[in-house]
Amino acid sequence: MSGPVIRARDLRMRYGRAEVLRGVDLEVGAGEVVALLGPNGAGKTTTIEILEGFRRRSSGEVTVLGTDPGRGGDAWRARLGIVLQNWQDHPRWGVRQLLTHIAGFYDRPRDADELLEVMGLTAQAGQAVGRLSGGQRRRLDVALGIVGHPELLFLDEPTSGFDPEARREFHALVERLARDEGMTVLLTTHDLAEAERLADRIAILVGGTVTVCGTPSGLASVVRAASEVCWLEDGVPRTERTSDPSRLAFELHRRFGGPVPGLEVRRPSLEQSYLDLVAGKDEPITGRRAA
Ligand SMILES: Nc1ncnc2c1ncn2[C@@H]1O[C@H](COP(=O)(O)OP(=O)(O)OP(=O)(O)O)[C@@H](O)[C@H]1O
Repeated sequence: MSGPVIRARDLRMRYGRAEVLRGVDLEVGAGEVVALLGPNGAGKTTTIEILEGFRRRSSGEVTVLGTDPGRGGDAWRARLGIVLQNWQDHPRWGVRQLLTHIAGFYDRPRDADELLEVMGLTAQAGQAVGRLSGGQRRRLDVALGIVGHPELLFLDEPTSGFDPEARREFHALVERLARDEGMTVLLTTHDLAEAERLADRIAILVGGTVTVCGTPSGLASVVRAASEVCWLEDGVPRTERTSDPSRLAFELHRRFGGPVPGLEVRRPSLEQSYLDLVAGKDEPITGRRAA
């Protein structure tokens, strides 16, 4: 298809008197992996549910695979893969039984056993869904989301409850789906490292709008918080926060007439920068775009 796979313009959502989304703009191109980040309650799930057609928006223009999600029919829905948070249905079904059953709704499903193998669930194939561990349950959720060969995959906090190995395998799987199958992926996560690893672009939702959107490296330069420059002055530790640490270091060097005692520059991690960005923000910031 031509044009973006997801396009939202001035998307707004109100629950009663609370306006959760205050004009979200978002575009996701074919084959892109985009991570939606934001603090608890920012509206990530709400946004994803609107895009999936599960929730009616208050206003704004939205198209997903060229269709308004509010009007998407079965054929449109079959092109989406959806991994929700906390899917708790079918506890008595067997793992393979449930996957095969759901696969039956699609025209060209993946092979259930191959998928169980990929998701590391072969040993649990005959087990009841309700007896899986949290991480195994989550892996089954992902398997259910991709069994129908979707063009567009929505992943709402897909790796919560995964152990480090399952997380690594899942990351490799998403990379494979995007690279080899050209699948478009929109995921929400609280894990900045996960977003950096998987996403072509990261969108940060805070104050009801997408405050910053860009490549992980572009984002790092836009969001990067102030560095700390530390040194000793007459034996007393001094610290100054600055966005231009080399300039301050140069000035100190000139002032001291040579090497600065105890000079140290501490650059914040991307995670610290992100936390600084979202801390206490309930009003949208505008005009910030990363490359
Ligand atoms: N059905 C609903 N009725 C009323 N308020 C709701 C409803 N669903 C969500 N909210 C509120 O909307 C806000 C956004 O919720 P949402 O679940 O979209 O945020 P989120 O970014 O996904 O959060 P989290 O990171 O905690 O999953 C929250 O304040 C939440 O309480």
